[in-house]
Amino acid sequence: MKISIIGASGRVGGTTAMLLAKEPYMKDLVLIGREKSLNKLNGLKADIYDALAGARSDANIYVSDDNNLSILDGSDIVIITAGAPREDGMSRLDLAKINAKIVGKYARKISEICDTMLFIITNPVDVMTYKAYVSSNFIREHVFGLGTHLDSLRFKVAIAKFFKVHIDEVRTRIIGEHGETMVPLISATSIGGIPIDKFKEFKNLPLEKIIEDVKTKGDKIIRLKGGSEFGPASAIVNVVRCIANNEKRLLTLSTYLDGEFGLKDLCIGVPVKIGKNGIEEIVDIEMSKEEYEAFKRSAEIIKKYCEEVKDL
Ligand SMILES: NC(=O)c1ccc[n+]([C@@H]2O[C@H](COP(=O)([O-])OP(=O)(O)OC[C@H]3O[C@@H](n4cnc5c(N)ncnc54)[C@H](O)[C@@H]3O)[C@@H](O)[C@H]2O)c1
Repeated sequence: MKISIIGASGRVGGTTAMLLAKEPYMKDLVLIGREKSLNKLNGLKADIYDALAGARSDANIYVSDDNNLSILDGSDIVIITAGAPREDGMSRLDLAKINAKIVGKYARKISEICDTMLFIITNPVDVMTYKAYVSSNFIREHVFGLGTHLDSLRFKVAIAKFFKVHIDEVRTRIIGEHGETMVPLISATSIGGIPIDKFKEFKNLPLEKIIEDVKTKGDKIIRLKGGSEFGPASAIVNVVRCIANNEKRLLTLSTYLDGEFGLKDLCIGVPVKIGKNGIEEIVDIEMSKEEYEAFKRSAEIIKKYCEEVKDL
C-alpha cells in the first residue's frame, strides 16, 4: 500500500509514521510537512529506517514539503494530521476556522492530484472531516475522520479494568462528537457477549466518572506530557489495517450523513463497516431514547460548526 501523512512532523503524524512503516502491507510511506519541517522529516525517516530491519519491513519512505504534493499520486490513503494547536484564549470555533482553512486547502489540492481516501485526524475532527468532504470531489465513502474511535478504545479499557476482564471481552462504543458531547452507548456494550447491565457489579460502575475521564483524557495527557500520540496513532493504524486487510470491522468513525439517523449534511462519529472500499456501510442502529436524544444534541453542535466553516 502507499500511504501518505500530511502533518508528519507533528506528534501524531510522526508516531503514526513509525507504527505504519512496520505494518506488513506497507510498501510506500510518504511524509509531508511544511518547508520549515523538512529537516525534522528527514530525521524521522532516518530514525524509522533504523527500526525496520528488526520489524522485517522493507517499506520505502519518502519525504516532501507541501509545495510538491504531486508525490501523493497513487496513494491508497492520505492521512491529514496537520493543524494549528489551540492557543490561550482561543475558542474551539476559532480553532475550527483556522484548521478548516488548512484541511480544506489540502483536501482540495489532493483531489486535484489523485483519487484516494482521505482520513482526517485534525481537530475538531468531525468538523474537519466535513470540511475535507465538501472541499474535495471524493465520494463520501472515501472521506472519514477518526471520530470517536479513540474515545471508544479509552472507554473499553476503563470497563475492562473495572470488571477485571481481558480487553478483548469488552465490546462497546461511544458515538457523536469527538468532544464534550460524546455519547457512550451502554445499550451496545457487552462483556463476553453478555449485555453489561446484566452484571451484578454494573450498579457499582462509576459511569459518569469514567465518561468524564474519557472526555478529558486528551487534555490530561497534554498537561502531563505535552500531547497524546501513542493512543491516536494506534487508533489510526487500526483503521488503516481494516482497509488494507479488508477486515469489515464495525468501528466508530466520523462520516458524512445524508439521512441516516435522521440527520443530514454533517459529519459525526457513528458505527461504520470499514473495508477495502473505505466506509462500506453506515450502520444505522437503534439506540435507547435517552441515547438518541443526547446524540441529536451532539449533532446539533457539530452542524452549527460545519455551517460556519463550509464556505471558508
Ligand atoms: N481525532 C483524534 O482523536 C485526535 C487525537 C489526537 C490529536 N488530534 C489532533 O491531531 C492534530 C495533530 O496533533 P499533534 O499532537 O500531532 O499536533 P502537533 O502540533 O504536534 O503537529 C501538528 C502538525 O501540523 C503542522 N501544522 C501546523 N500549522 C500548520 C499550517 N498552518 N499548515 C500546515 N501544517 C501545519 C505542524 O507543522 C505539525 O506537523 C491536532 O489537530 C490534534 O488536535 C486528534
